[in-house]
Amino acid sequence: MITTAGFLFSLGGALSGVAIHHGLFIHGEWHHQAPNILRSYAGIFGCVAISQMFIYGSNATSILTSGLVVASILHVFSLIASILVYRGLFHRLNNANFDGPWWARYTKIWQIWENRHSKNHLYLHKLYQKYGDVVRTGPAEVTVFIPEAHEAVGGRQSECIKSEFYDLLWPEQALFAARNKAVHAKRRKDWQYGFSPSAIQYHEAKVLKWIDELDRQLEGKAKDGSIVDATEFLLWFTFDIMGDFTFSKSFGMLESQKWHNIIVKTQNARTLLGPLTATPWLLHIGVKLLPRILWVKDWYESVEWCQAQMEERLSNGSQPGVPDLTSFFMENNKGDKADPWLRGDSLLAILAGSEPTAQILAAIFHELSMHPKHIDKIREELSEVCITDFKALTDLPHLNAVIQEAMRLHPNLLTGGSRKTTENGVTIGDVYIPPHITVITPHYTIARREDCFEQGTKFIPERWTTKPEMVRNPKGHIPFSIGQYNCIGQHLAWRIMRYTVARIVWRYTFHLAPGYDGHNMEGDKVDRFTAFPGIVPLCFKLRD
Ligand code: HEM
Repeated sequence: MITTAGFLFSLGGALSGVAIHHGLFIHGEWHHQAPNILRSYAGIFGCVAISQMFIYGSNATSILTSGLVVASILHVFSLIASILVYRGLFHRLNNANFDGPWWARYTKIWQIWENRHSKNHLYLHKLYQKYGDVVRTGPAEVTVFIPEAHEAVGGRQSECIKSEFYDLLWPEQALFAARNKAVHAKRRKDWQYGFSPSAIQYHEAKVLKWIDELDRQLEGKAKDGSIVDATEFLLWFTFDIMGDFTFSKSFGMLESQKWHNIIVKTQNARTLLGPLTATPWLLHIGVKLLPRILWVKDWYESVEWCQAQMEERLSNGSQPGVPDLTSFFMENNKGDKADPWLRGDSLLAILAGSEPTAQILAAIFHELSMHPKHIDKIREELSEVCITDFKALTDLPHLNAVIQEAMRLHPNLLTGGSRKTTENGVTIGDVYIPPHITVITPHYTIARREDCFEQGTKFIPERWTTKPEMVRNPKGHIPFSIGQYNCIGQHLAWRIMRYTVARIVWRYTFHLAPGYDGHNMEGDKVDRFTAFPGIVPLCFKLRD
């Protein structure tokens, strides 16, 4: 028999769930508050449980049927029910009638399961094959495979902002994580000093020094005939460059032929991004509530390490022989160690510059080993020039076409780079996407579309030189992204890639190691916001 008080408690609990959904959670963004919300609920429910145990002792039935406990349970149920009903029947995206898996309109939690092996690019590709150009992939998310979507959501004219995912460092600040366009533009100006043409000249000297080191190590391997995992070698190489470029302190991995402890930790930490990129709120819960466990611990240690390096670099203040990125930041903020941007930006400089460049270089050597005729063509071009003459390398059609084609077929952002519409929504071709919707534009699938690139799944560098008709819609290929948030390091990246490919192709012959058929690089590739390739085991031999 329910008492009046019991009835009122139950009603209050149920109504409060609906009220908090419609009065609060439905408005604005809550993903970075997810840990606080969870903590608050746990705190309140803990207090309710303790108070009832105090009143009813060990009588479990009385505790569970007490007014406050029932009200709390009903609150949670009605909150969840209200969310599901709203999403199922009234969400602004429902009117657009985009096709997609049935669960997508209710939750993105199931995508974590689909992405448990960090293959979001393959999963979204399957959805494209099943549903077509526009797929609803979340309650407030669509995935658009139309090439023009890149420009519509990311171009200079676009009103769209970066999606919630970019708050992953919150409350830390970093250029990459600045979602407010004005704030981003201001910080980007500070970075721009470090990438001016004169600054790039300084960085180039360092790049050439590290290419010498790469060459020296490869020569050793070539002489003793050992197998080189190009992916690993190139990651060591680019992380060493980026340490030197950022703090004038390399990680020493190429020389020691060993992973630096902190780089292993950054790699571990990014394992979380594979399954959780699609659910930023869960990412925040994981990072904030489990700060000292497993990969999350590695994440904090990586951030702290970078911060310590930056502080050390700012403390000794002296200008290194060749200016590094910190020198350029110091010129702007007068070496203020308390500058909140430095912490996030130091990590960003190292990660953003190293992995993408290594990933593309690994893809290039994978493709060259699978298609050796391109090695011959590049060598033919190189026979006419000096391999350290950047201007000359820039003019070599086939060398540049090979790099361009590797970036197309093996993009660094496979599915990452999502944007969010503002109050005006966005129109892509004849598709209108309503306000405040996350838009994913998977580079992996778009760059392979047949209507963008003939034989789009094949490695054909000639499409960038002698067979331009094989490029049907160049809008499908934006390796460095476009608009305000595009890659600030792209000129540096081109230098690193041209010099490295030229040097190795000129000095060595190489082929896939016996026992490997070349499937590892693509087959074991994971999508952790950026692509992380599988191994590329190669045998090198010095050329005569
Ligand atoms: C082949 C190598 C590279 C590729 C393919 C690449 C690609 C990209 C892409 C696609 C973005 C946009 C990311 C987004 O929208 O979420 C980006 C941003 C960025 N990249 Fe690169 N990148 C490369 C090399 C580099 C290098 C060498 C640096 C030097 C430090 C660098 C620094 C950055 C930074 C700082 C950003 C954030 C820019 C901003 O938010 O304003 N990248 N990169």
